[in-house]
Amino acid sequence: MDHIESRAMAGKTLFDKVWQVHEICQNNEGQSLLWVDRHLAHEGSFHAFNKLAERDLPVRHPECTTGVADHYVPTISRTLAAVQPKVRHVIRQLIDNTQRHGVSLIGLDDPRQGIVHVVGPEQGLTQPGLLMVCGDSHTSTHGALGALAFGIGASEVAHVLATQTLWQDKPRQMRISIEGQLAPGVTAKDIALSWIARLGADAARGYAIEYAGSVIRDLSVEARLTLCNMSIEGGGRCGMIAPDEKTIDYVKGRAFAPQGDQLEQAVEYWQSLFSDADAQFDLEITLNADDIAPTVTWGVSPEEALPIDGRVPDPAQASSPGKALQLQDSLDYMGLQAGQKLTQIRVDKVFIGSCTNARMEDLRAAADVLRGKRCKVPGFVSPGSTLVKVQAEAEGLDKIFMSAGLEWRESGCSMCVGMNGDLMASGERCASTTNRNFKGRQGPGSRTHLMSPAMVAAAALTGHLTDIRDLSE
Ligand SMILES: CC(C)[C@H](C(=O)O)[C@@H](O)C(=O)O
Ligand code: SF4
Repeated sequence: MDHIESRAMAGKTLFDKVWQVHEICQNNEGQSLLWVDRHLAHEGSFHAFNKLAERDLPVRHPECTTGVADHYVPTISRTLAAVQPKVRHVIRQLIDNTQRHGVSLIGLDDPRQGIVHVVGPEQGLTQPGLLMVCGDSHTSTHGALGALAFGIGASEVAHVLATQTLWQDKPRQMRISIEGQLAPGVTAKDIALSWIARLGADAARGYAIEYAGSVIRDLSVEARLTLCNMSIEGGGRCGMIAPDEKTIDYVKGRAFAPQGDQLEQAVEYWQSLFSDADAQFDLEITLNADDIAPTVTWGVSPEEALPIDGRVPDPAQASSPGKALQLQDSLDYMGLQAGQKLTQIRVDKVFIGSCTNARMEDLRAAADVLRGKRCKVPGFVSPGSTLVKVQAEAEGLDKIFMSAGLEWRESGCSMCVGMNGDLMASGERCASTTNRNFKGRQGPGSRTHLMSPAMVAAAALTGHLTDIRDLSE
C-alpha cells in the first residue's frame, strides 16, 4: 500500500475534519474551494476593498466580515485627531469601506477595540471548527481554539469579500507534540521560540501544524493563543489545538458565541474535533518539556533564539561558511560580540504588547515581576485589547506598571511594528513580548529581543537580559 492509500484509509486529523466540511469542490489542479465562515479585516484591507471597487463588486456576505482597527491606531488617545496625519487616511478608509458595504466595524473608539487576533477570541468570533481568514499572517492565532485559521494575501481577501470562498492548496500536515511538564518560568512563548530555534524558521513551510501532548493540554487557552500565534514564524500555514473543556468554557457566554440549543449542538460538534488515534501526519515531531528553558532571541529571525543561560553564537564555529556569514551579519546588526553571555546584553527599552503576549495572563505575569519595584529602563505596556485594558485596571495592574516607571498605553499593534508611529530609535535595543525580530521591525535600525512577558519585566528591572529563574530565587 502506498503512502497516499494508507493515508486515505487512516483516521482523520483535526485539520482534515475541519477542512472537509468547508470544501465545496476541487478544480483540475487539485485546489479546493473553501467556504469561509469568518473574515476579519484590519486597516490593511484597503487593498482588497480597492480591488472590489475597480470591478464595482458588492461584498457577498457582509455579515461574515468584521473590521477591526489595530495597526495604525494611536496608543496615547482614542480619537482620529490623535492619529498621525500621514496615516490617518488608512483608518479613515477602514471606516469608509466597512460603512459602504454594511460590514460591522470595531473601530478606534469602540470599547471592544483591540488587536484583531485578541478581539476575535475575546468576542467569541473565534470558535472551534470555523474556517477563519484575515489579511494578516498571525491569523494562525485563532487555531488555538480549534478553528482552521490562516493569513491570506490582498487578492485572496478580495476573493473572500466578493464570494465568501477561497481557493487553497491543501497543506501537508505536521504534529508537534510536547510531552512532560514545563518547569517554573517556562511559558508558551518559550515553547514557540524553542521549537522554531531547533527546527528552523522554515521547518513548517507548507505544513498545517497541530500542537498536541500533555504540555499543550495543560496550557491555558491564552497560552495556547500565544503558541499558535507564532506558528507562522516557524513557516507554518496555520497552528491548531484540539478543543477541550477549557476551550468550551472559554468560548461560552462570549458576545458572538452560540447560545441555548445552538450552543448544545455546537459543543457536541466541537467535541468531535480531534485527531483520531490512527490519523497519520506527514511529519511528527516530539519535544520534551524538560528541554525547554526560558528563551530569548539574540539575532534577526525568531529562529536565532537560545536558552537565556547561553552565549551569543560564534561564527567561527558555524557549520558552514554560508552560515558563518549569516551569523556575523546578525551579530553586526544586533551590535553583539560572539561568545558574549546573553545575560550581559543591555537593553534601552522594553515593550509589553502585541497579539502574541498582551492578554490578561501576560500582563499579570509581567506585573507580578514588577510589583513594588522600579525599572532601570523605560518602556511601555499596550494591552491586547481595550477590554484587557479595563480588566487590568480593575486589577490594579496599570498602577504596578506605572509605579515601576513604564507607560500604560491604549491598545493596538503599537511598537510590535510601529505603523502608528510608536517606534524605537536607530541602534536602540528592546526586550519585547512580540513575535518578530526582523531588521528594522520596531523602527529603522532598531534591535529587538523576543521573550516572554515575565522575562521582559525582568529585563526592565535589571536593564539587561535576565534569567527569570534567578530573579524569583
Ligand atoms: C501588516 C500585516 C499585514 C502584518 C502581517 O501580515 O502579519 C503585520 O501584522 C505583521 O505582524 O507583520
Ligand atoms: S500585534 Fe504585531 S504581529 Fe500582531 S497583528 Fe499587530 S503587527 Fe502583526
